[in-house]
Amino acid sequence: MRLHRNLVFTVIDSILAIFNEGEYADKVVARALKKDKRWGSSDRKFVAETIYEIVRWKRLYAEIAEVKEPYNRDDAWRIFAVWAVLRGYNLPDWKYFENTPVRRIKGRFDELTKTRKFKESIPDWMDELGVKELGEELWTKELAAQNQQASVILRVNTLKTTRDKLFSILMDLDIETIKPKEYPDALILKERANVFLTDAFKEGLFEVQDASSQLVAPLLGVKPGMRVVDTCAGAGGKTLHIASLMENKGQIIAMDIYESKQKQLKIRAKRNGAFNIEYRIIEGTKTIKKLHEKADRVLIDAPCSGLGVLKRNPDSKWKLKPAFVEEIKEVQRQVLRDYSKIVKPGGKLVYATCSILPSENEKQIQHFLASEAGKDFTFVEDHKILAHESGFDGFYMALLERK
Ligand SMILES: C[S@@+](CC[C@H](N)C(=O)[O-])C[C@H]1O[C@@H](n2cnc3c(N)ncnc32)[C@H](O)[C@@H]1O
Repeated sequence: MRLHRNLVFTVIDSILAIFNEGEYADKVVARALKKDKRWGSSDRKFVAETIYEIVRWKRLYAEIAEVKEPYNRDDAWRIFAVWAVLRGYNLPDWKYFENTPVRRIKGRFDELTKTRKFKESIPDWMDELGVKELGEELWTKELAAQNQQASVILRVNTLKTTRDKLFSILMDLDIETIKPKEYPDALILKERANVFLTDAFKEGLFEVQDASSQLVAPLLGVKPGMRVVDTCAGAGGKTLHIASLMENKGQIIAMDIYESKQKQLKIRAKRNGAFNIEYRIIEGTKTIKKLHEKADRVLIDAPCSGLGVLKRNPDSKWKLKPAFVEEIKEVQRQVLRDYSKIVKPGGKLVYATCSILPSENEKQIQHFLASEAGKDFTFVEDHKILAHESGFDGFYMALLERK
């Protein structure tokens, strides 16, 4: 295994942008991959995976490298050297690697990985929160699973194709997939590939969506002809799934507080051939009041800490702050209280998060059911999905029915 100078330089620039400038890892990786058109797939893989690995293991590597934030360029090289040594690379004779203490790096790794917060590379507050909420045993297992690389999972757009047909189309492109039994619309890539470049994607035959997330729309029990309100639709991963389950019949109202996200949803809906979606930006209580008791089904895919999807967004470990987690819980209480009023008597509501914290999940549902707004609802079922049990993202979803 050889290290290539221009690839490593790109990694160094990228990790400095993520750690020091607060840029999002996915945006930085996307920019890095555009840097040199001559890079082949293994070069691109090296750049993307190395950046993500260094982001994922930042605390452990920085501790081994004995560097403190904000990192200067030399610090970034020392962190990179730790990564390279632990991955088994023979360091080339570049000036940046002069005096790299290879044996000491390995020794410190063995020592530090006896402690969970270093082993799993996580801030103290997050580790304490995880233990408090899930207990030592479950949190230790979950954290280890959240540090694995996430698989690429597709959701077949059944408005345009079937899973078997898409499976064959991708096979012809040498993209091998697996059809998981419990997730009827999902295809799991055997190896990572840039599926966004395929004609199948451009023609709207699939979207990229984790398997756990694909359980949310079916739980809502939508049928063609219904009126469904997706209150926190964002860029519409679940809206599009709902549209395909409704076979384009009936009405979906997709709402969010951000217009930028809705713009992305409009582009995706066009590509998907989903025509029964109406778009609304939530500008105040009026938008919601107009819809009181008007919907057969309401989805509240609430904003959350994202602690169930750390393997997809490892930089959240460093960007997330305890105060944000507290604030978002208040938003969750508000959206449950306000948006539940949209459900018709006899209609259904799904509350979902991509968090694994009971305080954002079942505790919010318990709080809602005990409140004035919740007294009209009965609890039907909920699903607490942990990454170490399912192999996919951590998620929560609860189904309630309005009396
Ligand atoms: C978990 S994300 C939604 C993901 C999306 N449903 C999907 O499947 O792709 C939560 C969304 O809630 C939106 N949001 C935050 N506060 C909100 C509020 N008070 N009312 C409605 N939406 C809100 C955010 O902009 C974000 O798009």
